[in-house]
Amino acid sequence: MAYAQVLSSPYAYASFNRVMPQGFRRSKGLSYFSVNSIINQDKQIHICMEMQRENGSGIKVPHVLTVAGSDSGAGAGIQADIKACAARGVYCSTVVTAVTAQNTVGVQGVDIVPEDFVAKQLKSVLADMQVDVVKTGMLPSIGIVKVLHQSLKEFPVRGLVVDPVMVSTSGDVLAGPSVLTVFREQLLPVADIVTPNLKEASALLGGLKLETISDMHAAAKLLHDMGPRNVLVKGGDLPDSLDAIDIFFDGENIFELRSSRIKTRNTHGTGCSLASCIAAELAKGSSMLQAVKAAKRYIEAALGYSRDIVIGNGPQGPFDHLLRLKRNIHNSSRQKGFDPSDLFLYAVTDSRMNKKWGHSIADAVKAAIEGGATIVQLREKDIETRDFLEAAKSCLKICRSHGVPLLINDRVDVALACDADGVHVGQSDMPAHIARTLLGPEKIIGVSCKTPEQAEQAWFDGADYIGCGGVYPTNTKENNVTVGLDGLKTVCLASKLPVVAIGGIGLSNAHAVMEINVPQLKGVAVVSALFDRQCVSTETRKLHSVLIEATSIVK
Ligand SMILES: Cc1ncc(COP(=O)(O)OP(=O)(O)O)c(N)n1
Ligand SMILES: Cc1nc(C(=O)O)sc1CCOP(=O)(O)O
Ligand SMILES: [Mg+2]
Repeated sequence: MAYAQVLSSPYAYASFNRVMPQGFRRSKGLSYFSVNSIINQDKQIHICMEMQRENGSGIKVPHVLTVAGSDSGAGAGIQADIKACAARGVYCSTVVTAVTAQNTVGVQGVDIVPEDFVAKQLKSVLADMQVDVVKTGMLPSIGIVKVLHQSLKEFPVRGLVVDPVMVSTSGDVLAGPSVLTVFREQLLPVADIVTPNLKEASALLGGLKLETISDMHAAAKLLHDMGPRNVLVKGGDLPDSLDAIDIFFDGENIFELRSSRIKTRNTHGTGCSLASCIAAELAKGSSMLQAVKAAKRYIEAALGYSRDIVIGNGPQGPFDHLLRLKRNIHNSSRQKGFDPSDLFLYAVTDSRMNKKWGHSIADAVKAAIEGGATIVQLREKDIETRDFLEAAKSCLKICRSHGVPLLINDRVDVALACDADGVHVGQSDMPAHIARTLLGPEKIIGVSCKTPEQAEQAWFDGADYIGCGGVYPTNTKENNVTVGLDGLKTVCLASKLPVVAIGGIGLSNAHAVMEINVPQLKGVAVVSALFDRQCVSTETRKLHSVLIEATSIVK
């Protein structure tokens, strides 16, 4: 069997990959394959094809192929692309165009992969692996751009995202001006989107000055004239801008897309990751505008999450694509502070109800704890800040003496001022990732969520738990949307965080709530069934018994 046939057959890829480290720079055709190994591969291929036929069609997963350079520091390039795709739930294969020796200080060396070997890698992947979208990064030679163009003609894909990488974050040149012409002539006309930063857009436009938002509008239109279906001009380097403003042009409409500018040194690889995320969203079936917006939100969340991590000594650190590095550190150090089983009987106060029954906040909290409340939230909507702070301090003393965490509803300032154990925020309150930054890693943060998407965002943002409701209609919160037991179960099953159910829950239905029996659901949060009562401790005790029975916990 000819070499080309071996490579274009399913499953040859795995065997081929094994010889990659040696063959990478020097491989010439068959030199690394013995005749025997080819015959064995041939047999293997046929066995695998038979197995595939017998097993039916299987599950097709969204697939991005990145054609880019390797970054030894793993902040940018191929490594960033793989991580960004993994974070977005998409498979990522790789064609390496160059190997760079690189860290947080800069680029110490570049070794360009010969174009015939880039062509081989392209064929290996494209001929076999059902790629949906190709994303390009560092294309360091004219030959490599031409080879890519030819491969895409031979093996068409659904989408092409072109990130015209020319200069690294540290200012090192990764693709010289000679590549620009072939870029303009061959790649841009077949691109679904091109994503230059200001310097790259300027270079593609022959050195045009880009200093203002209106310059960016003009650049997006001029670049669109070169053939790509969509253009995203990234304004991250725009001076004097509080937001990160990117200009998106689809040939008809122009959009100014804003996200907050995150102050951090850890921005190395944002361009590669943004383009990979766009490619990943396209591979999953998003429209272009949706994909671009999702990618911007993802980068904003990842930069916010990674703003204070320290990797390397240089000025440009990598960020944490998978939002896990800091979380693990926090989780291990915060375990003392937050135990998900604290959500079991979650008492949420209400100033109106306390007034109605003549209870002070502190008395009501004390009674709830005596009745078995395992965590308390002060939800005091109509109270002066100063009074709220005083009440919080008194309640904190009571809670601390019983080992019960005290959270503050909405008011991160009050939580900080009294050193409460944390906050609970809703979808229109302070974003959880900002609350996390303000409160630090040790405090508890809860977020109200009604959908799996909100639950995922809460996890991204570094929350500790989710409050999901309204499970039933409630008079305590105006115009509250009811999600029912089904909605609660859906959020619980999607959530990586522990969940407490809220809304209209009391003695009559707490059992049914706990009966949905999903591991994420840790308890119920209750306002009126505890506090709109004469004897708060008795009502809490009764609810505690119901919950114990429902979860069959033996005291
Ligand atoms: C445990 C718990 N879950 C949900 C909420 C509701 O928070 P939010 O949506 O911010 O509404 P308000 O409570 O602020 O009216 C909560 N407080 N606690
Ligand atoms: C504060 C609150 N949040 C809700 C949500 O759905 O997020 S429902 C709710 C009110 C819960 O009060 P009660 O126990 O009296 O029904
Ligand atoms: Mg709120």
